[in-house]
Amino acid sequence: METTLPLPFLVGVSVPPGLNDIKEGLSREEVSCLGCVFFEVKPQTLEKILRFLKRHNVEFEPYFDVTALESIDDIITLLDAGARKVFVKTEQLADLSAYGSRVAPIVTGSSAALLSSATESGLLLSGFDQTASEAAQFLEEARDKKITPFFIKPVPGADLEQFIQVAAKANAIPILPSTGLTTKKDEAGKLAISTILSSVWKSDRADGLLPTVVVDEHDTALGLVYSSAESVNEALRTQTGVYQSRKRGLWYKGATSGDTQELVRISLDCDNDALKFVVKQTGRFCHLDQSGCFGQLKGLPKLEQTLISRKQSAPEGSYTARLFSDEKLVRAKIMEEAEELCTAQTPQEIAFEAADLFYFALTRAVAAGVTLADIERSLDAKSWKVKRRTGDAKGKWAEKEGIKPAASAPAATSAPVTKEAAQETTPEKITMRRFDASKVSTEELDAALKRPAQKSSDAIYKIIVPIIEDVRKNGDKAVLSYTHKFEKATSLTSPVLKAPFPKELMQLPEETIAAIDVSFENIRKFHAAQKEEKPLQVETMPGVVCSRFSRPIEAVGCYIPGGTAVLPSTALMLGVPAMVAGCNKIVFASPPRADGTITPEIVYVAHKVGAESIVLAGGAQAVAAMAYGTESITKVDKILGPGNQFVTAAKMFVSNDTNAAVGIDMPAGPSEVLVIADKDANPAFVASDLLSQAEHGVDSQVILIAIDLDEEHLQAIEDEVHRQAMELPRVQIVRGSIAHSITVQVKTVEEAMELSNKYAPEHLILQIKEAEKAVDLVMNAGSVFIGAWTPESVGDYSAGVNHSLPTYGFAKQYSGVNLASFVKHITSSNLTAEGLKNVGQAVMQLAKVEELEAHRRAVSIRLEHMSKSN
Ligand SMILES: NC(=O)c1ccc[n+]([C@@H]2O[C@H](COP(=O)([O-])OP(=O)(O)OC[C@H]3O[C@@H](n4cnc5c(N)ncnc54)[C@H](O)[C@@H]3O)[C@@H](O)[C@H]2O)c1
Ligand SMILES: N[C@H](CO)Cc1c[nH]c[nH+]1
Ligand SMILES: [Zn+2]
Repeated sequence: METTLPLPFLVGVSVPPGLNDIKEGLSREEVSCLGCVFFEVKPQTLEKILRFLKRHNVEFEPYFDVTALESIDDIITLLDAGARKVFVKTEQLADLSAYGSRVAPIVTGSSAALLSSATESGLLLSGFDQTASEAAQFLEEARDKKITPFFIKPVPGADLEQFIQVAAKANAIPILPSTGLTTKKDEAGKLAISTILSSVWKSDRADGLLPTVVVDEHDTALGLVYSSAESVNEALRTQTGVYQSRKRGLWYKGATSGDTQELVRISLDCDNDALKFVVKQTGRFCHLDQSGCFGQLKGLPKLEQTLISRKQSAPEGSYTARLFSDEKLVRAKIMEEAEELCTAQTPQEIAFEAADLFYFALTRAVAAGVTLADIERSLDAKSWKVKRRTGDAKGKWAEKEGIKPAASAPAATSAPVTKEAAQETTPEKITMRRFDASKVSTEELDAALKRPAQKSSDAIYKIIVPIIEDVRKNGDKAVLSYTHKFEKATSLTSPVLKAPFPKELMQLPEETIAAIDVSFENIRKFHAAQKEEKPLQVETMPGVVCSRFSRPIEAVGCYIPGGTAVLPSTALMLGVPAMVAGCNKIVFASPPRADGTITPEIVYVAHKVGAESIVLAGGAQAVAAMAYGTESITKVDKILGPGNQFVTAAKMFVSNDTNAAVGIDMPAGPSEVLVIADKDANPAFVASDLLSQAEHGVDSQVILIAIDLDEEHLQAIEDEVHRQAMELPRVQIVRGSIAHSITVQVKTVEEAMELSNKYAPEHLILQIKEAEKAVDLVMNAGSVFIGAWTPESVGDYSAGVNHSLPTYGFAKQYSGVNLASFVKHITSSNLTAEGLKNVGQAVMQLAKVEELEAHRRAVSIRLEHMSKSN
């Protein structure tokens, strides 16, 4: 749902909203009259902001910069609470794509980087923290590239007047700090709101006045008046109806008649040539005996007016007086009318009964001091919710009507409305497209099985290479600056936390400690068992002994993602095998939270595996710091771990730089799963496995291969997918990933395995009869989960196998992380004189063929020596 801004700018309020505590700049009431307000949300202020939204959502249309929030769930909660728009980091966009234009990317920094990222994503773009000249350049370049610019926000201290002009030229919306604005006439160093408005409005009158429509809170027109910059100033300052009389100058409405107005909101129309004042009118607006210049109120506003006046003056003992004082009577009337509405048949009957119901409902509201405007605002606020209630009728009402809670009742959607509307509109079913392998061409099937596209590596490289170069040259200082920028952890002064880690940084609930300990032990056992007992030794010829032995990689860097979700389980999957392998230095890296701290679960795991440090950084800067080392960050020999496109590209880049001398594990991208199910498979289990990977991110893909399933069984699985998905908090992400996920129908296990091997999934789940037997047919997969009792999530956390696995089909050539990932193998040869005699001729002959005489002589010289001494 898109909003039209009431005014062509947003007011930014920098204090956490109480909101009485807007101490500097405009007052809360003044901001409220302007309609929209912009806040920066920090993890520490999130709770407070949610409380604020509960109380003031009706007063303000809130816009939020949420780039400091790590959790996508927190952002969704803000949307659900009524945020009109959230400005997010570009990498958070994918996970929030289901919320359409209510989610907008912002980018800070240079125009070039900013614009290339917008060109890539094809999105609207907002440039934040720019000077007026930077904004002008950005908007101009955007126009050249045919990118629609959106919001622009000045750096603190920028010239606001200049900024507004720049924005107006390009139809961008400036976000102006409240501290730089005033509603007073001349306040030194501040810009009057009326000046901003009069600079954008266009009057076609000789006197420059602007036609102003005055409406009540239900948008009923009361009359037409005129405004000047001065009258708007006065109206905002006093929060009353003040206009410009064409004959008598400033006109304070009601000053003589007593029919005053409280100003609720001002707005400009779509082409900036008319103003609208929303007011609470005392008495009447018109000089004639009618509420407004266009006549009397009608419909519900009229009923409300009548009820309010009756409440004030109904004679004691009258029916109306009884209605206002007897709650039981009103309740009974509401029930009675509701029942009659339900049994009404014809449109006329329904209109008649609905009117009765509205009458008693409004009586109940007026009796409680609730206005029609309050009810309308509540309706509007509901329309901004994103998490839908099930719409089921409650307890006794459901029982009365014999309604069972719908198994597939809607639980969440991007466009929920009222409870009633929720019952009416069923959200689109979350379902995977079906393909019958015997009926589609191989090309068609291959196309459907294609993983969602990734950004081109060129575009990503353009972003990460300058970061890597900067870290290489400027070390700690550069790392810190990127952490300040990307993680908004501006208070952080050191980019690394060295062991021993303070106890207070790993305070965790007992049950979390117990869960980590169980998982740690299972992962340790499984990886310890991968240790080679003793070196491999083979006597290839008599006297020729070849060996191979392993040694731990001295220093390893374990990257633990922390952008959209914090994954302490990844810390276990990398840290434990590194510890078992005996790596001397284990360095963790993970993006810190905005307050500069690392999630305590990760610190606890770092402590358990004996990590020497935690690099408090993410992305390309963390990878570069570990690859090259800095003043305080240890250089490592190998970097392992999954991450987003920036992390993966940075790993590839440093591993190609011979100066870095650093290895990497593999490309591990968005999670995926392929489930093979036959007639034995429980539909609920199959659906749960598909959804467990679908919830990772909208880039995830899940595939079901159904072996000889009839329509009823397929339908049961599809119903389960929808039903379970609708209950998930991350349902919107699931919607995104399921959109590019498919079911393929085949006839036999062999066919299923052939398809699976071709796809090479990260996770393969076998929910088929005699699943173990099918393992022999697995040629390409990251990790296999066998039988009905083995959900994939056991592998993600606690079974013991590793969850850092190749995705994107790389399971054809890469293994997942395992003990061998943390060691290198060294071979040795050991020959006796007899051995050299046995193999020497072959060596000399091949050296001769390659014309490498020194090689040949290294053997012949020894053989001659032997024959001389015999
Ligand atoms: N295959 C596996 O084994 C596996 C396991 C766990 C997670 N994953 C995947 O890892 C990924 C984690 O990604 P994430 O984003 O949550 O965390 P992340 O830690 O990988 O990335 C966050 C970092 O990206 C950098 N960044 C963000 N925007 C940037 C920009 N515009 N320019 C330059 N750098 C920028 C920042 O430095 C930030 O710290 C997900 O795709 C998840 O599915 C895969
Ligand atoms: N399934 C992911 C790897 O593809 C790992 C993970 C971490 N937490 C939950 N799951
Ligand atoms: Zn997972």
